[in-house]
Amino acid sequence: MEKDTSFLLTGIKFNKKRFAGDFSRFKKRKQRNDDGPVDDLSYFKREDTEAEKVVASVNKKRKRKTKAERVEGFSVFKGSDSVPVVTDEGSEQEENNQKELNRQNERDLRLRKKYGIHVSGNNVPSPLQSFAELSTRYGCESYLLHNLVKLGFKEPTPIQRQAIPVLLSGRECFAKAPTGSGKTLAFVYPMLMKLKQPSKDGIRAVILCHTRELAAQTTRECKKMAKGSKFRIKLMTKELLRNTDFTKLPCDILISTPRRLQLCICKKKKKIDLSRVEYLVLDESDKLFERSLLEQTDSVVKACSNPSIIRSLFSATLPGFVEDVARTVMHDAVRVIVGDKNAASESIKQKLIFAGSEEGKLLALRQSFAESLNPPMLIFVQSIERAEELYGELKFDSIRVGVIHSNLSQEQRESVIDDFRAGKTWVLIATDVLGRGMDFKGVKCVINYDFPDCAASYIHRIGRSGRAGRIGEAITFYTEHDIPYLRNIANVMTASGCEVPSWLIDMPKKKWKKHCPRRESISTKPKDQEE
Ligand SMILES: Nc1ncnc2c1ncn2[C@@H]1O[C@H](COP(=O)(O)OP(=O)(O)OP(=O)(O)O)[C@@H](O)[C@H]1O
Repeated sequence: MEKDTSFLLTGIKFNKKRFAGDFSRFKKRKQRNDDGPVDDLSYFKREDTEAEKVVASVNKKRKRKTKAERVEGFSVFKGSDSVPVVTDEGSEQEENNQKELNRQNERDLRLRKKYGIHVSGNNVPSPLQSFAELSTRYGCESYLLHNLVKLGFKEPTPIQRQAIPVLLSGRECFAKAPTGSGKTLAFVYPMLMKLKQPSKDGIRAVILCHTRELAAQTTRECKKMAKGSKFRIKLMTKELLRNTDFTKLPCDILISTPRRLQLCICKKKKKIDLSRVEYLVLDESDKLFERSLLEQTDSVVKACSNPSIIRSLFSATLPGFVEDVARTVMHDAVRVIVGDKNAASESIKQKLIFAGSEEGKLLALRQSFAESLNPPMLIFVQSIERAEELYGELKFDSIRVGVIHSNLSQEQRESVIDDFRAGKTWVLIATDVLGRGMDFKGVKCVINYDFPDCAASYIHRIGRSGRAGRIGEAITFYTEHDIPYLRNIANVMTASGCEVPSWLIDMPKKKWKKHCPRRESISTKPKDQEE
């Protein structure tokens, strides 16, 4: 790490040149639209109107006007949905355009309200009514629409409706949307659309993920979405890190953890050049900004020094400190929030179970398996040691159990994940290493064997079930140790639309800072037989 102060914490001066490119990009876009829509559009609901074309042209003017007026600095909270008045007295055309613009704004508001989308920022682009608009409004390549069809996606999710147009219009974005609501596509699609085609100019896009597992999953998803193109999409693996001359790496899109990318940046020879990166995504951004990853994330953000870069932050939780960091780093960003800020996904049924003691938890778990085992299932514990202990207890029960934590080798971790995805493992015991971002499609139930250490961790853990609108179930065991923090979970439950008993709501609030109490070891052996 270089000696100068943290980039993320001090902010950056931006080169105004970045705006000069906008007009020419608009021109190119228009030409692409003239090529006509792609064959796939009939698959999507098409709701474009002539009026929207007028609006697009007004927006174009409006955009030019406001860009010229804009001052340097982060202005996410300024002027929310306000529309600058375009006055040109005597011009009937302008007046009609203004009326159409107002109608469009009303349509945008209605659409946002319908999908629970809240935005702040200057001149926020209209949300998508359908995927068809990717072609009609933005001239999306037909292979990308074919890929949506192949993936079976018919309608954009709320976050996709709003974040995609924001990013396509060249704006930086920080977004919060529930777990399992398609944030990956919301940042990958505009990235593929903006990069247009492969180039030999070096790395043009970087996606940072907090774990190797998530980086591997995002690489796979990205490749699926880019199928049919020649983009070179690379995952930063241990081998790549060790054996690559990064000055010669053929790569358009690089996906990595901050740690590995920082090592490439700090290499003495053949180090990586990120100065041409046009597009940087910080997925699970609040995690990336936590103390343990901040320095590494910081060096990556700093190394991506292209003044025209578009950065975006995505997560299912957006604490105040992330907004503060975003304020220092991003320029004229749009903030997109889907749903309630402190809520979990509404498709998850959440339950709290008082287990009394550690022994009580194991009994309750076995009892619930005996009543109904509904695999695949994830069980979260608070430490590596406890993950191994619980695995030791359950491995002889006939429930095909696996365990994953950060003390396993990369190969072991990959094999555990593969077995779980393939259905060879029914119940996977995990530490928080799997708590965020992982998309195991069929997970029906998550058990918090150990109470989570903070509200964000609760929201992400239980969000491994109930993905893409499916129904999920989350059971959280608590003991005497955890009672002071129950109220915090109750708040999340209420915000997510779950029924919560009134005694829970009446409990006093307690500031929840990394609640990780010492717990008795997980064992059914009598105490005198323990080693
Ligand atoms: N438009 C869509 N229609 C249907 N399914 C979709 C759509 N977009 C994404 N999905 C699916 O939804 C699931 C969840 O997507 P994704 O992993 O991107 O969620 P996420 O919001 O990033 O969740 P998390 O916060 O847990 O990381 C994936 O299986 C993905 O394939």
